[in-house]
Amino acid sequence: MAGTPQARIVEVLLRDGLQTMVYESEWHVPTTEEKLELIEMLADAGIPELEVTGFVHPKVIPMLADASEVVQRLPDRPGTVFRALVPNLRGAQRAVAAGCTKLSSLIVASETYNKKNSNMTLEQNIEQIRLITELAKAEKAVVNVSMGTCFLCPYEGEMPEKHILGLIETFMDFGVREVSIADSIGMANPRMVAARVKAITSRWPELELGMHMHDRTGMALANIVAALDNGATIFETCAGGYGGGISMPVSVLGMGNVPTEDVVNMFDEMGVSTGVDLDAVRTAANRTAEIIGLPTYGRVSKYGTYAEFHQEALAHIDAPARGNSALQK
Ligand SMILES: CC(C)(COP(=O)([O-])OP(=O)([O-])OC[C@H]1O[C@@H](n2cnc3c(N)ncnc32)[C@H](O)[C@@H]1OP(=O)([O-])[O-])[C@@H](O)C(=O)NCCC(=O)NCCSC(=O)C[C@@](C)(O)CC(=O)[O-]
Repeated sequence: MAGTPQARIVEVLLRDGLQTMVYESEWHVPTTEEKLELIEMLADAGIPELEVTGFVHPKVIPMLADASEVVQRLPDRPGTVFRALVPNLRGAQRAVAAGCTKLSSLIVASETYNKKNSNMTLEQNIEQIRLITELAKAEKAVVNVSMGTCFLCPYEGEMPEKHILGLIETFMDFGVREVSIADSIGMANPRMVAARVKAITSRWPELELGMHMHDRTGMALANIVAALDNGATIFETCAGGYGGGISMPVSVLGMGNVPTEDVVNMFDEMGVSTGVDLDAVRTAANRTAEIIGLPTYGRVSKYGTYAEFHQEALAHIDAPARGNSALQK
């Protein structure tokens, strides 16, 4: 696709998409070879940035225990950024030792949720992010912050804007210039998202703001448009729409991340350039489904694009609609 991408897609299948398998034992966890195959397919689809793993405690998320090997064996794609989630300094040290050059540091804005997620208070987690940024400066790595529950927390209710802005200010003081805010439970609404994004982008125009939307109540695409219209530029998505948090199973959490293919299709239809090849992403999502043994959630995988549906409809143009044929009897 020509032109400078207006929306940057960050693919999180290989980290967020796999982590909920801690609960879903009937899924097949991709082997390292299979992960590398998917990474290659997604990079070749033109996705500019992929979160390929997480340097978390291997006992907490065993699906990511091969993090170092995945990073060491990444395909040679000079135009693609490969990053890894790092929940603490230990994780960042492991990531850098494996050769990772972009570290996605983790925090959840809700004190209660953060403790469940990473066994740290917010204060302890903020200190870990400060240490990660220091390490990154020394190692010439880039750091972004991925922040959960920036809208609604299942335990603490609506997260106050002041609290979210205060956290972002702290990260800016550490030198971070990219922050992704998550609707971890997929229940925020477009007006809420628009107001929060505007509050952030109007205060820090220099910040690259990312959105990490889940889709429990089907509002993720609307939330993404609300965010785009208010200055967000990065959209974290998951081929096939898998994933979710580790603090509760998918059966409780509902649908996982917003599917990459649905977001790319929506942006294509809206004339927003992403540089991503939709067909190639659909192929990668289908291959993921085949590997893990669970159909994709992507609507565009099921129903096709408008152009495809239009062709199909033309083939039926002369067939009487059911209601009319009943009238003719
Ligand atoms: C954060 C920890 C590590 C704390 O785990 P902990 O047990 O509290 O860690 P600790 O600092 O007390 O250390 C205990 C032992 O673990 C080791 N250790 C310590 N850290 C590491 C590490 N990184 N890798 C490997 N080993 C580690 C450490 O070295 C020590 O070993 P020992 O000295 O006893 O032999 C753990 O709770 C953890 O791994 N949590 C996973 C967090 C996570 O990834 N959650 C899911 C992703 S969050 C998410 O999805 C949100 C997001 C971003 O997608 C947006 C959204 O939708 O909300």
